[in-house]
Amino acid sequence: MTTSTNGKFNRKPLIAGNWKMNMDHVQGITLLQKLAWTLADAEHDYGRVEVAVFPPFTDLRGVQTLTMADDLKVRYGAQDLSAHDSGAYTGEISGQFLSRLGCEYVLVGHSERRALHGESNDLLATKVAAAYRYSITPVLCVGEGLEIRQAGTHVEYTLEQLRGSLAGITKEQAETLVVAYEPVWAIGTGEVAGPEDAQELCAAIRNELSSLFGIDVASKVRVLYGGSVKAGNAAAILAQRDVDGVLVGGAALDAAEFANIVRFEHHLVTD
Ligand SMILES: O=C[C@H](O)COP(=O)(O)O
Repeated sequence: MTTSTNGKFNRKPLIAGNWKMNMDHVQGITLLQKLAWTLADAEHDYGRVEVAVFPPFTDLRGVQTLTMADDLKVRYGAQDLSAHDSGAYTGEISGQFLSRLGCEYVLVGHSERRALHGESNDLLATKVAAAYRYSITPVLCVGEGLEIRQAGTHVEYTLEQLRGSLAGITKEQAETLVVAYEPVWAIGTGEVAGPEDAQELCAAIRNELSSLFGIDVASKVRVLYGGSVKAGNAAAILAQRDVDGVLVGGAALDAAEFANIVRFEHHLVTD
């Protein structure tokens, strides 16, 4: 039997904001403070809906200091990590450093890393393993480009990314995983996948995890949708049975807009 956390979901929704290469360390603190104040004013219940932000590396120390000083309930993570623990890897950031900075999550395999930095599924599997070595929860990103979508092979393509990027992880690790389905054609374009498209892929990912690792499909594994999510479309996407949260880019840079996404339950049409 699963525990219902909010009446509509068996898994606690996660609303995650990826700031990408925006917000220097001063701007980042201001944005986080605004977000925390907005959610406090709205009496947001973090026990029902989890909130996490993914600032640039250079913001993380400030985010940690603010979070500890003000006892914020917003979680945070990094946008990438090295597959290595330490050594001659100029420019890379170890999971150990992220753990010391209080990161609970790390994005792995965002499409911008895959496309702009040539990150392969094989490399990403080593990054997932690195995250687990330091008890950081990976948020593994998968999703197809426009050509694959138009060819109609998006489900198989996305599941192949999933299998390749998770090679070698254990069932216990898989049970704590977060996966973000982000169709590349919907990222930063204003083109949002329809709620049914999001549901189709999130369900396929959950079923694949179930057969790969023998995990109960209704387990704690959370599958998010990402791609042009805004306050105006979030509720319909999050109402889908297998969508456990959203990974937000552009709209996460505006505290009021992001807070409205976090408060999506207030826009849900009740059954
Ligand atoms: O990580 C976030 C995704 O890339 C979505 O970005 P977007 O909301 O700006 O489309």
